[in-house]
Amino acid sequence: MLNKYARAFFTRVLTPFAAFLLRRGVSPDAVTLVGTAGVVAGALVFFPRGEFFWGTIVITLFVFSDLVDGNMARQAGISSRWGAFLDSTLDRVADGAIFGGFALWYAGNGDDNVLCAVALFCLAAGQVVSYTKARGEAIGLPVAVNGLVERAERLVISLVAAGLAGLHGFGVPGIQVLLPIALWLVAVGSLVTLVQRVVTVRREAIEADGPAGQGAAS
Ligand SMILES: CCCCCCCC/C=C\CCCCCCCC(=O)OC[C@H](COP(=O)(O)OP(=O)(O)OC[C@H]1O[C@@H](n2ccc(N)nc2=O)[C@H](O)[C@@H]1O)OC(=O)CCCCCCC/C=C\CCCCCCCC
Ligand SMILES: O=P([O-])([O-])O[C@@H]1[C@@H](O)[C@H](O)[C@@H](O)[C@H](O)[C@@H]1O
Ligand SMILES: [Mg+2]
Ligand SMILES: [Mg+2]
Repeated sequence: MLNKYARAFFTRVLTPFAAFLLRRGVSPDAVTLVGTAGVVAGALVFFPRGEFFWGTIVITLFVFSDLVDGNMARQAGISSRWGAFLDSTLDRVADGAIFGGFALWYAGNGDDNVLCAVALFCLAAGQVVSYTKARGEAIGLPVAVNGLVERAERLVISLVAAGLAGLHGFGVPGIQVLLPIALWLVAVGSLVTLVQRVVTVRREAIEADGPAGQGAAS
């Protein structure tokens, strides 16, 4: 949904900054790499210690690099298969660090086995959701449904909640409950999205293979 409705807005807002970086000789790949490093550092330095406010601030500063790198590549006319591969692969690394950071907190001082499991489920489900699309496209299918909760939704829901939950450390009472709510939402949403994509790929595969393919499969 965000990919569909918010991308145009962020493209407009970030285009001048992307152009500035290009003029300074910065490459899209460098933005992809530095952005990922910043997200990973923010997530793994702050989240396992329960410092959700500062962790979210650092991650937010770097996570928009994922919109800037592609914008730069398109402006410069140098979009490439390598760039697409690097971008998607490092997205998986960043997502692993964010949800891994939450899991480490709940496995440690956050002391909640259920929420640790939910965070791990978000991590694994997010990776599998992305894989369904990558694998479906790799076998030549359109995978025409993105589903309910794409990466942008997973990040916005969990990071807004983490940032607000972090305000508990500044004396705001009760607000830390937002993070567990967000993790449950992302977990359920990712599961729904996974089912949506699997059903879509199955339908598209059967249509593409025809009766012969169905026979071969059985
Ligand atoms: C009170 C608190 C209120 C807070 C409100 C906050 C509201 C939320 C704020 C922001 C929402 C942002 C949503 C943005 C969604 C945009 C949708 C979108 O586009 O998603 C996908 C993208 C990028 O995808 P991708 O990488 O595939 O696209 P690219 O454009 O990069 O193109 C890829 C192609 O480019 C080529 N290429 C790329 C790289 C390269 N090196 N070479 C290349 O050639 C190649 O062809 C590729 O194929 O974006 C994302 O997924 C990122 C989502 C960002 C999510 C932001 C989360 C921040 C959220 C909240 C922070 C709030 C902090 C609150 C703190 C509160 C404290 C009190
Ligand atoms: O598939 P998903 O994780 O919901 O969403 C994402 C896509 O929208 C994006 O275009 C791609 O660059 C990411 O790596 C990721 O795959
Ligand atoms: Mg990107
Ligand atoms: Mg990306």
